[in-house]
Amino acid sequence: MNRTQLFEQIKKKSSYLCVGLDTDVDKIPTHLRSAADPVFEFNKQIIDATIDLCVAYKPNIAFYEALGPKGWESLQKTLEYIPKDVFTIADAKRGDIGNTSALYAKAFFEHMSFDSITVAPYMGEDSVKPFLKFKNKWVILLAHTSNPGADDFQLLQSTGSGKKLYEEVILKSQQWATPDKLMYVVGATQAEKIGGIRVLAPDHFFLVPGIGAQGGDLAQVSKFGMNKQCGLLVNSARNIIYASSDKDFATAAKSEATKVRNEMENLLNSLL
Ligand SMILES: O=c1ccn([C@@H]2O[C@H](COP(=O)(O)O)[C@@H](O)[C@H]2O)c(=O)[nH]1
Repeated sequence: MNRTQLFEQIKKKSSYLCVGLDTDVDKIPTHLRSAADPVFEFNKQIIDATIDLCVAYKPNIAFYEALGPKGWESLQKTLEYIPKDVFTIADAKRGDIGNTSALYAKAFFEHMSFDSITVAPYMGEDSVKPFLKFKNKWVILLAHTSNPGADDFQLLQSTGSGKKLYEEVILKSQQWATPDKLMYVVGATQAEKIGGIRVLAPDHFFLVPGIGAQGGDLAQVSKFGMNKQCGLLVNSARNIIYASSDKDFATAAKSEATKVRNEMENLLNSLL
């Protein structure tokens, strides 16, 4: 999916919600556990319940990898079930020496047909570039993450430029790709930093995890992070997909996603 198509979806649905498919077998309602593929069955019902409310789905690959070959099968089936006009993110946080990254890219972009993959920038240009070679596929580079440990390395200041490591990541990586292929992960938990990041990357989309279960504030994130084309995909996983642990889980997920989407509609109207 290209940038224009993504923005069209945001306008059409008045939403920049990304639903995180972090499907934990231990949290799947008991009545689904006897299904042939409980993970896929759960995801299918979550997708059916939220498809009109979001513009992206982000399966976190760890939840599928942890189940071995069956998990990969559930992931593939889930990806095939998601309509093609909805953006898909493999939250895999990959990145390695060039020939290895090329194979990660092949796995997620060719074998599976994800629109994008999250990539760790730590190993530098040659580790990121293989992911950028695919037409209409996106790299979502970790910049300033939402977790407490983000400060350990990402805030380190370069003695030369005086910039923080996450700022260097954002500035340097803009030499590798245009905003048509490159997004940044920016956590919602330190919303006040997002304004500064927007100055460094005015045209790029940000994938923003950390609202809901991690306590980030959607209004703050949007105020500081939105650009003229919205420029935001805000992710919520646990708060939506585990809104209920019972038979009504899909209805409860829809109701949570509706709340977020309605707030997004208001924010789009007031900020764009
Ligand atoms: O900085 C980051 C990068 C990735 N994540 C991922 O997003 C979701 C958040 O899930 P919630 O349940 O909405 O908290 C999860 O897959 C993380 O691995 C992140 O949280 N922060």
